[in-house]
Amino acid sequence: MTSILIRGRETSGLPATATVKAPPVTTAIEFRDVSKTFVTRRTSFSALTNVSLSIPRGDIFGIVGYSGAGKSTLLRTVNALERPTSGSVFVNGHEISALRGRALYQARQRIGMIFQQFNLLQSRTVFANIAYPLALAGVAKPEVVDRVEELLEFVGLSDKAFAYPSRLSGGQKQRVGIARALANRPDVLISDEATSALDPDTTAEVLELLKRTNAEYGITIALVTHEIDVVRSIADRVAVMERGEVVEHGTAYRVFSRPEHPTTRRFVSSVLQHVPSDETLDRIRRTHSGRLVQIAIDNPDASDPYLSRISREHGVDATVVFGGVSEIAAKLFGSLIVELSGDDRAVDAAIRDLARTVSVTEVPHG
Ligand SMILES: Nc1ncnc2c1ncn2[C@@H]1O[C@H](COP(=O)(O)OP(=O)(O)OP(=O)(O)O)[C@@H](O)[C@H]1O
Repeated sequence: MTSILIRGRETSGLPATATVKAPPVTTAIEFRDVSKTFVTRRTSFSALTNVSLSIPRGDIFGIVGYSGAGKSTLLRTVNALERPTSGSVFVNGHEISALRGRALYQARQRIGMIFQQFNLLQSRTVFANIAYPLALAGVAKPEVVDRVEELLEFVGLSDKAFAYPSRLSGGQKQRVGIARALANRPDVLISDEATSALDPDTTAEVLELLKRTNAEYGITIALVTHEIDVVRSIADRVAVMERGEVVEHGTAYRVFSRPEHPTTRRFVSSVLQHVPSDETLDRIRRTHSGRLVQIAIDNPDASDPYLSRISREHGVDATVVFGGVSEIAAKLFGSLIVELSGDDRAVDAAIRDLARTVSVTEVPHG
């Protein structure tokens, strides 16, 4: 691991010259023991408590949680719109939370941001909105024109270059927001509820554009959302926040298919109906007299036709009586409830056989 030397570090109380270990080059964003307390005249409120998290380069990383969990506060530390009360935030190896002045300005140019309310300049055309950050960075006019045209084509708005934001749909406004965020060729894009004001079809289009941004430009995307469906459809990895803390994180597939923390389980079960409710389970028990087993579909690559095989080899009838399959990060997962009917010992043998291929649990009749 390399070290970087930071001079004039003002925020942590360390001496003016300190040696801080930089994250590995494979890490785009690292939150290191980040806490944030908002102090008002009467009270102080702890919005983040000791958050440590690494976001790999090239990832699409989702930060989810209920309202007030601290998601936006955490995201806003990435471009130093918010500064940690303690701890550090590294972006591309630079400790952004310690930068000031010109160094901060330059670091921010490598970080694009998109917002729920788009934040476009209403009195300027689409072209001028996208050109704005380039002009601020002092890019020469002919180069600005080329870059804006390239971005308009990338986001599919070449025909709207001279329209004003008020004439655009929500999805088109967010496309302009994305083009503007990409203008200075950032390495990192942060997105704060960028699809929350959009309908489901438009949300899907914008998410598709974000996927393309990640795939074609290799940009790391960190996105905050309370819509678990958004994360489910595009995130490689996910962190779940509650009351200022990260309570669980991992690959999107693992977190959604095998959630460990109660908050994650609550979140997941509200969206993915692959596990029957207690009422449904009661109904299944009443209407099916055979033995019931629950089979987890958590190995999307499994190709063994296990139901027809155990049925044939053990002489039992296997009937699917409930099932739900979802897609996470382009992989399937879910669960089935299967009724096994036949001789009791044959059913026992069939269950033992099934357990060699899939994760299986018997559902007692009550
Ligand atoms: N500038 C501020 N001053 C005081 N409190 C703040 C400030 N910004 C955020 N908070 C508080 O910090 C907590 C976390 O807010 P944050 O916006 O990060 O949560 P969130 O998970 O993004 O939720 P939401 O989706 O509702 O925005 C909230 O209780 C909020 O009221």
